[in-house]
Amino acid sequence: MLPFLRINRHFFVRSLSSLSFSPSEVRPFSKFLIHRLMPRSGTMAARLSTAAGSPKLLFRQLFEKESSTYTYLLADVGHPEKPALIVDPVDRTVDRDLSLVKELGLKVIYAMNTHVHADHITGTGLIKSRVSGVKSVISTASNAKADILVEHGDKIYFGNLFLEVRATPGHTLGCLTYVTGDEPDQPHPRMAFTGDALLIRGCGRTDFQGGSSHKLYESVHSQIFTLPKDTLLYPAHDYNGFTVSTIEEEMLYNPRLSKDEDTFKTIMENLSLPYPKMIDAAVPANLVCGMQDLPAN
Ligand SMILES: N[C@@H](CCC(=O)N[C@@H](CSS)C(=O)NCC(=O)O)C(=O)O
Repeated sequence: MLPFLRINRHFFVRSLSSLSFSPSEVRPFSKFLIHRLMPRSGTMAARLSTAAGSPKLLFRQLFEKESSTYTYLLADVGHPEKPALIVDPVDRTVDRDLSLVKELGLKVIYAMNTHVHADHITGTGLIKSRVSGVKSVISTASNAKADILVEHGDKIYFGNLFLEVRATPGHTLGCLTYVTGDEPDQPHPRMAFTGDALLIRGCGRTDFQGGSSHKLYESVHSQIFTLPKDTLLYPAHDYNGFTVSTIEEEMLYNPRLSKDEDTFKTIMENLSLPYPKMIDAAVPANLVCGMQDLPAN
């Protein structure tokens, strides 16, 4: 059975492995205090060490060509343990991704998904089976099983860097956008990992898995287009060879989301896309974060 942990709301997950403390000692916004990973029972479950020093982002965009999926590797290489996370890994490219992780001397702590994908099987389960201690992360709203279920407003720390969780439903009910932190020691410009909510000059379809063009329009306009205009946009897919965009570019040139909501809805109703070839295998597998054929670790 998977250990269900969740990242505690409103606290920074930044733990000191060498210190002990009680929950009442947790001081949010302290440079050296915690982040608590709490199981549903409410007792302390996991602590990750932190270190003084400046965070330094290592960032890699990795492509899986059969599903045109982007996987993102982020690490704090300013931290002695080089803690890393992987966003939207694909099962077919886990070997490649883990070779890179090994070469770079990174320690993967989280394998995260922006949502329950319908077109490929997540690599999360394989990563967990090959690297001890890795925790799977997905949204509570996805109704999927994972080690850590996150919600809007949570912060996910890796070393002294963090990702902010923004709920961006519409492509699926549980879609998230992960955004790099808004603090002076965090990367500038900010980076938004939008999953399938916002694609470069496009967006995720809204015709299955609880999709709603109304919700997607709201999500993008309230949670993504409100980010600083120079924020770099990294989607989960690109079918046209693009790799990155910015919020400003998409606000101006996105042929769907730069329009008013009624026009957007009409566009989405007329996409006429065939269902993804792998949908029947991918959705059930991704609802358990790729752990369907694997022992939980
Ligand atoms: N042909 C592909 C699936 C293509 C597809 O439907 N992509 C999705 C994201 S993955 S569920 C999508 O939202 N596309 C939006 C668009 O405008 O293309 C396959 O068979 O896997």
